[in-house]
Amino acid sequence: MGSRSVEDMIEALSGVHFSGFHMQGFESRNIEKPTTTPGAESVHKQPFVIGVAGGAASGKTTVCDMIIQQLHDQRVVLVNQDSFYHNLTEEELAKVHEYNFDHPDAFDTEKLLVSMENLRHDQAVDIPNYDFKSYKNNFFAARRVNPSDVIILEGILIFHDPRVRELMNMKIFVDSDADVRLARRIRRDTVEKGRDIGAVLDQYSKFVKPAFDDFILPTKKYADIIIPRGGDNHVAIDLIVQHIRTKLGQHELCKIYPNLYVIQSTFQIRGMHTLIRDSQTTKHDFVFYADRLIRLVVEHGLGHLPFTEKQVITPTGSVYTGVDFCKRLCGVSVIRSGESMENALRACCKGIKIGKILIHREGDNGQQLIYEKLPQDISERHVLLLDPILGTGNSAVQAISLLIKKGVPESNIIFLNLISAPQGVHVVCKSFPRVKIVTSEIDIGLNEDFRVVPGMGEFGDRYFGTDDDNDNQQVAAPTQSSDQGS
Ligand SMILES: Nc1ncnc2c1ncn2[C@@H]1O[C@H](COP(=O)(O)OP(=O)(O)O)[C@@H](O)[C@H]1O
Ligand SMILES: Nc1ccn([C@@H]2O[C@H](COP(=O)(O)O)[C@@H](O)[C@H]2O)c(=O)n1
Ligand SMILES: [Mg+2]
Repeated sequence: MGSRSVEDMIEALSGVHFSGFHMQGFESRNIEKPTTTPGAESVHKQPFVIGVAGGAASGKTTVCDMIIQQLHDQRVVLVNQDSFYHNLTEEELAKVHEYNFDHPDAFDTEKLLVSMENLRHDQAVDIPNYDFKSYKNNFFAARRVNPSDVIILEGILIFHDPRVRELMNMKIFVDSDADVRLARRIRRDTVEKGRDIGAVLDQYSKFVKPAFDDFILPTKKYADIIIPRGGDNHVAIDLIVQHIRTKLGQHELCKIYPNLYVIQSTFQIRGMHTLIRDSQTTKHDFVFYADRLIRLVVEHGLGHLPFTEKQVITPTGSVYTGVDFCKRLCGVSVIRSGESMENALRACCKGIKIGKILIHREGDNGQQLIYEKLPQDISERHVLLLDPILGTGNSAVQAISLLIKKGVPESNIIFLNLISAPQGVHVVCKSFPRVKIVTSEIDIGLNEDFRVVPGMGEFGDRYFGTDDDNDNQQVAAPTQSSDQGS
């Protein structure tokens, strides 16, 4: 390590201020928002935001309560859109039966956005308590909501404003029949709110039903998940909770970039990484374990390709409904280390075409495209871009830009690598938000030579046996591969 600290170098590279950064354990909650570099985004830990919309009395609150209950080992907070109802003027209060509580203008969305922004930046907020009986939002009896791992935003029109939708990592629409909603509403408004049934029905036909048709139902299309039967649908709620748990267990960067996929770590995967990162590992073992890891990443990447349903007849004469692989695909390896991934791709995709790109590094940041040989019809194919290490992201940007220039849609590119540095992830994900990155581990950062740390050294040299120390390593190395029996 030279005279500059790793923190300094990473700051200089990414414009992000890394405060309390420790080599031993990369804790992204220690990383602060940049104060000097405009436009630079922080690696601040972002909460997982779930939006829950649906008609009034569809079961939104019930579903949220069930999710919160099941996520008992996570810090979860519920923010209700009701808390952002505008307070009524004296005049509106006097004619409250003519007030439309189901119109988007009934809510102070600006205030909701400010509260969400604060929560997302680790600041506690006071959320007013809405009283349905007095029609008042009581700021004095506000509820203190602390920053959490999961924020659930619930309300009839929570998908209406695109700025609010943007905040959400997952959108759920609770879909209950209109008659069920009306029946529940009558019971709730008469029993809990002490309202007169005639007034409830009037409000329903005058405001609630038209607003559902005009403003709420049209937002159903934004939902990632639609839950029929609300809280009765235990299967849907279990699946949602499972998904949230998986997301929370992932690397922090996955919460920021939905196009980043880190394959789930197991002891096998950690073990293989331990071997290929060990400077004493022989070339033979390095290749063996790198190949195993590459195969996993390739298989995972293929899982992101589109597929079509296909039915076949089994030898028992039965119908099996399966899927057909996407056939319009090709690989593109970044010479030289990307070529190490070609065999795994060929082993998974029989006869796949593989193009090549050579990018020459000039100094620290300059990259120059030297050579390209790509399939003629590449623009009609899904492309698996192969490069085992994502460091600064400069050559990845060059390679992806070339593919896009050749007519490949951004969303048709899957970038496969073994190890990524956060800096490279930021650069690629920000420049190409529709390119998917599939990686097996995310490292701490880059050193003064812009090499990934802890990393594994020059991948190409170690894989192809062109590193200087190779002969010595052959002698000194342990023999883990035979211990594994594989
Ligand atoms: N699956 C269900 N079965 C019976 N009653 C339900 C069910 N889900 C919700 N309710 C009741 O219906 C009313 C509305 O449910 P709630 O979850 O508050 O809906 P929302 O938040 O969408 O208005 C509540 O009184 C609740 O107790
Ligand atoms: N003072 C108020 C405010 C709102 N409403 C109704 O509440 C419904 C939204 O709440 P949910 O829990 O059902 O999502 C909405 O339909 C409003 O009409 C009200 O009756 N009185
Ligand atoms: Mg509710």
